[in-house]
Amino acid sequence: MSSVLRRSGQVANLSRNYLRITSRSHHRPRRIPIAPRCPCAPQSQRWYASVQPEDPQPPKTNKEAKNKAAKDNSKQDGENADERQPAAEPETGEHDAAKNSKSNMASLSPEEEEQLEKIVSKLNRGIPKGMRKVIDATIARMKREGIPAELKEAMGKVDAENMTMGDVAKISRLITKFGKQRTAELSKDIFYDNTRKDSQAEQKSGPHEVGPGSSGKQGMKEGSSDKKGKKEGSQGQPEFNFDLNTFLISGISAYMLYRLFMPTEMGREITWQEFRNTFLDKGLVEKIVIVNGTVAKVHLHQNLVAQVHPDSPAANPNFTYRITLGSVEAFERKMDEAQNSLGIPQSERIPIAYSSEGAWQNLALSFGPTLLFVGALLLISRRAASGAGGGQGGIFGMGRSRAKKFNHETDIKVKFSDVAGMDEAKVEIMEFVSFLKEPSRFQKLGAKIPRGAILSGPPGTGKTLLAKATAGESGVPFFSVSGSEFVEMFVGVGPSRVRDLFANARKTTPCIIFIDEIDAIGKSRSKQNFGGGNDERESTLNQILTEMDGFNTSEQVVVLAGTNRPDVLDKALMRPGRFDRHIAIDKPTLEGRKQIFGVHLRKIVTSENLPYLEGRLATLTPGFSGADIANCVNEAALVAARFGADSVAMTHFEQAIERVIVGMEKKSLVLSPEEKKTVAYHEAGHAICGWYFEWADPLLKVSIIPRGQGALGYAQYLPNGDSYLMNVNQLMDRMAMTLGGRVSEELHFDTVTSGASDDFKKVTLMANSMVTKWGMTQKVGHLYFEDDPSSQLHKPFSEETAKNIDSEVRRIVDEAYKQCRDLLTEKKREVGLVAEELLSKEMLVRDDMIRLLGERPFPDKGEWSKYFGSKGDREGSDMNTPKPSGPGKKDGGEIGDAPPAPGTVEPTLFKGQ
Ligand SMILES: Nc1ncnc2c1ncn2[C@@H]1O[C@H](COP(=O)(O)OP(=O)(O)OP(=O)(O)O)[C@@H](O)[C@H]1O
Repeated sequence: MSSVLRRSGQVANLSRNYLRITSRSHHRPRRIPIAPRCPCAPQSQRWYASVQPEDPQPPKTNKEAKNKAAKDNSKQDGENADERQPAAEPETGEHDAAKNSKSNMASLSPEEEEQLEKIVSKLNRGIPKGMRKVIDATIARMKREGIPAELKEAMGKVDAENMTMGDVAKISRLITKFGKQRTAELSKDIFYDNTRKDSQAEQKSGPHEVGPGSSGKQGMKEGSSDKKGKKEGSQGQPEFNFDLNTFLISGISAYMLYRLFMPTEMGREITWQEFRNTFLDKGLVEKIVIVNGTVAKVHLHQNLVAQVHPDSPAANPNFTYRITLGSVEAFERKMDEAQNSLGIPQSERIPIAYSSEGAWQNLALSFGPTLLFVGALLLISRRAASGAGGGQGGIFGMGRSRAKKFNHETDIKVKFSDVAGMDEAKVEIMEFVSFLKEPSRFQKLGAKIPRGAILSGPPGTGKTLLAKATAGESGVPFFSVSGSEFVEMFVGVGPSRVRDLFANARKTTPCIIFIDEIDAIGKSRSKQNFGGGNDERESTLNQILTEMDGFNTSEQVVVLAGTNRPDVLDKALMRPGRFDRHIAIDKPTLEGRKQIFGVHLRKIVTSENLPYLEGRLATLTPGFSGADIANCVNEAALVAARFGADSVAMTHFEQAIERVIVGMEKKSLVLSPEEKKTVAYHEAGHAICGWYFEWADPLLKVSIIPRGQGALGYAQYLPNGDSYLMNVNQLMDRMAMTLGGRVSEELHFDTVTSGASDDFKKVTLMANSMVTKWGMTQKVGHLYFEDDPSSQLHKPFSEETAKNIDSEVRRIVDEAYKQCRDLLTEKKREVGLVAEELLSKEMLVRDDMIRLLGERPFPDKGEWSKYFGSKGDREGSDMNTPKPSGPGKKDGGEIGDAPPAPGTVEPTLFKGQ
């Protein structure tokens, strides 16, 4: 009923707007007069709303609306006056119509359909498209099912071209009525419509399409609510996912908030006198509740209090006054006395009740934290105890071994052929393989098989790889664990993990256990911390020793361990019967590097001649470990990919090596022309020395492109193969060459720069070693003095020896300086030539030097001439020596990193430096 009233009000409203717009149309010629909106639209939005339909408006409002509509209608011309009635009419008819709708339906002829469409197109003008859809869906349904007879009759009477306001209102009402009866079907029609997307987009612009004034606002509201309805409709029934956690958290938070802002009980502490004077004497007390024998809660007659003290908080039903009691008896006595004195008869005395409220809460509050603390302690100690004792890992698996097990059939693909350049180590470890494969061969001769081996050597030399290959070759499972994984903060966990590891290993014999970085637990016990040492680590080590002792010879468990620091290991680990083999794996030799390059080059695409490539790259990379080589090859492939190459070429490898040695190019670092000139002359000084000193290493490349690791320029030399020994001549030439940068600066500029400090450091170290370690001076003699920082306070030599060392070091450096200065003074022109060429090209290679200076006056030796000789014996390779780059160009495309100090980088280190 009320909705009908409201709708009639809306119809009136719309009619008024319609009239106002059309009547003003001559004032606003550009605005197109719009037709009033169909009142079924606001109705339709409620059909799909997710919220409950609003309560019917109070009849007062509807009446007002009705009156207003009547008032508005009265303003209209006489033509509309006749039509006013139907707009307010369907107050009762709607329900009946719903009931009888089926029987009252009439089918449409094609002409009637056309007529209906015309009328609807009129109705649709000026309303959002979202709403039009509702109307269109209603009309579509009408065409299918027929229309109410009443509507058909009304349609027959109107002229679609010249509809009056009354016609519009009447037809709108009838369409609405029909639509309401078909709510569910309509929602389907509309919201499963494929054109939903379009409709949504247009609904956004809906408010702009509707007319001005109230209908515009209405349109906006309807648009949004229609959208909401649509969203829900497209999802069907809203999903309700029950998540216990969320439920609990929200519940607790809501309860806490509720308790925070809405305390269940408010109250105030009062004294006996206050109680008596304010409440008892005035007869306001209803009853008293004594809680836990300590507090008396005073309950008042709320209605009386509200009358006597309307502003008092006691008028609030949840408010209580409290009196703290000394003793319950005393309180009762006082109450009796007070009521006696007030003359209250026994039958009307104030009742006193007793309760023990909040006992649980109080208990939980007072003992809760303690219980929690004790619980946590118990938990931790249980974890530790189970870790230490059970060997089963305990409830949290603390004591369980963290070793990774690699299955020999599927996981271990590494074979000895993948491990290159360590033939001796392979021979030693091969014995373990034979033992694991055919134990009987050894056992029948009474031989005891070594329990384990320690593989020691610098990082990246292939210790883990060798251990894996051993497992791969012998076809047994492989347990890999790092020493640090035994170390935990809980006492007893380390030994427990060791036990667990060995227990697992015994279950899958034959197998190999590999403990990487064994120094984490196997450090010499005497070298451990002062003051008691580290018991946990010690007991872990002891457990390993015990487990290894416990093996019997038939248990085919081999323990391999890797370390970079064999010197710190406990002697007990190394004794026979435990790790009886000690296999040292050093950085690969030239031949080893070739083989390692061979292994890794197999995996990448290159069209280079492989033997030549391996040899050349191995020559270029003295001091590289296996891991460095693997990295270099991978880096070269990345460089090639960056340049979009089809295969990895020599230049890509050279860039990768350069990058590994001297870091990335620093493109962001731009030197001033003066600085660049200084760097060029500095590097030219080094290059000329390298060219003309017989024992210096041949120059490979000189560059003034700033690179990472603090180099503004660098000169790259290659030693003649792997040099393990150096004589005095070589040392002096090398020192003189190292000083070449500074000397060149002195000869070509008025002042010198800070760029040579790294050169001085190298020279000083070399000279110092010559004096104190290598016995190369007569004055100090054949003595060796350790540069142990701990002996700084107590020098192992006398004052006089110290003076002699100083003077000898100085003499050697001065000699090298003189040697260098003499050469560069003589070759001043050549230095200038090289420096200017460097300034224009930024990088020079050996061929450039030959072009500028002629052939080096000393013959090249060994591998060097094979791979880098100027004639270039390429053994079938079409590669030339590295091509000089054009000015400002660089082969690599790397970006720089740290700000450098000027100086040279000599990447090739010689032994002993
Ligand atoms: N001799 C080698 N032959 C082939 N590849 C090698 C060789 N040595 C090292 N590599 C490469 O270097 C990688 C790292 O080697 P690995 O992990 O075995 O070194 P590591 O000596 O155990 O190092 P760390 O001491 O740091 O543990 C290997 O995966 C492999 O690609």
